[in-house]
Amino acid sequence: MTYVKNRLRRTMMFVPGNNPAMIKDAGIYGADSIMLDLEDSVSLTEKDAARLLVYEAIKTVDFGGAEVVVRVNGQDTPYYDQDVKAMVKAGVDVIRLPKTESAEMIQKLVKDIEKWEDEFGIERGTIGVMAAIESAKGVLHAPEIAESSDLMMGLAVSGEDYTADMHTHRYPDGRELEFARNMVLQAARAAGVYAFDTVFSNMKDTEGFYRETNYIHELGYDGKSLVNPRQIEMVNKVFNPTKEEIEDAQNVQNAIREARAKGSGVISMNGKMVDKPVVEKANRVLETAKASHLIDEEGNYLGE
Ligand SMILES: CC(=O)SCCNC(=O)CCNC(=O)[C@H](O)C(C)(C)COP(=O)(O)OP(=O)(O)OC[C@H]1O[C@@H](n2cnc3c(N)ncnc32)[C@H](O)[C@@H]1OP(=O)(O)O
Ligand SMILES: O=C([O-])CC(=O)C(=O)O
Ligand SMILES: [Mg+2]
Repeated sequence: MTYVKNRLRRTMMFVPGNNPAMIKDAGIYGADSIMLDLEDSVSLTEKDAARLLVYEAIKTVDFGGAEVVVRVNGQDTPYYDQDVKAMVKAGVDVIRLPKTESAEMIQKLVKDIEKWEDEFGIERGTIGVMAAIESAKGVLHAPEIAESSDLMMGLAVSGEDYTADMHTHRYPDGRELEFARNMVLQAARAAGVYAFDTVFSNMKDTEGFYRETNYIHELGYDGKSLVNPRQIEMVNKVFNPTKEEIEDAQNVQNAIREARAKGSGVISMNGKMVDKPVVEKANRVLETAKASHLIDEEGNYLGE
């Protein structure tokens, strides 16, 4: 396995690192990224066993082509060093650092990864890193964190710990996360890295989950951290372009091609102006459609 900078990352599903049954089947649900967790879903008494289990799983389990991410324990814990060492040796794709509050924390992680890569004779640069932003300090430092390393894959907002730090709770309308969501997204976009929204933990509230997913998609997020395989389909539904959106994007590309042939950078399509930013957005829709296998290389629709 090797870290790939650009790929589809709509769904990043947490899997508790101490649960062999969930780990074994995690690849069958079609998540873009599987995030094996050594941190908060694992009790203190199971930290060492979980690390060993996740190490073996990375080496032996078929995750069905999903990217494999491991959330290690934080740098202020006695587990962090052993976690990073074991995950480098196992050949994980990406390490997610929880409770990231500064660029230096990511730079330390990268140095630690390099130290173990050298020790195990692994080529440098084959493991990506990502930062979970879970506190006021982390949010305020998000721009430097996003720029802290060439190996930075993305930033994730972590709403549960963040709302605890902010002396609030999570509420259905999400106002308490507004600043963090916008700040993290701006920081990620400015640095050219991915942005992931936080988990939604009320499995019974499917309407609330849809509303939140739709909202963060409209903001411009790339994907969402998930806690349950039942959430994958909904996120894909929201993030995948519809047949109409795909056709519209193809029409935009055709219209601008025609305009450019006539020496113009702007044209009207069904009463709407088509110019460079509209074309950029259309291109992105078609890239996503291709990556999600909704169209083939020639642009033919493959969906149902
Ligand atoms: C704030 C934070 O840090 S959040 C991140 C840490 N938390 C986690 O990692 C929690 C991950 N999620 C879970 O443990 C579970 O989904 C729970 C506890 C939330 C809900 O559990 P359940 O009610 O049993 O889930 P559900 O009934 O939907 O499970 C259906 C199937 O999916 C499996 N499954 C559920 N969640 C996961 C998961 N995250 N990864 C892999 N498989 C899963 C179950 O094992 C079950 O499989 P089976 O049908 O073969 O028995
Ligand atoms: O990253 C997430 O969304 C889960 C998490 O740790 C948090 O919310 O504190
Ligand atoms: Mg957390």
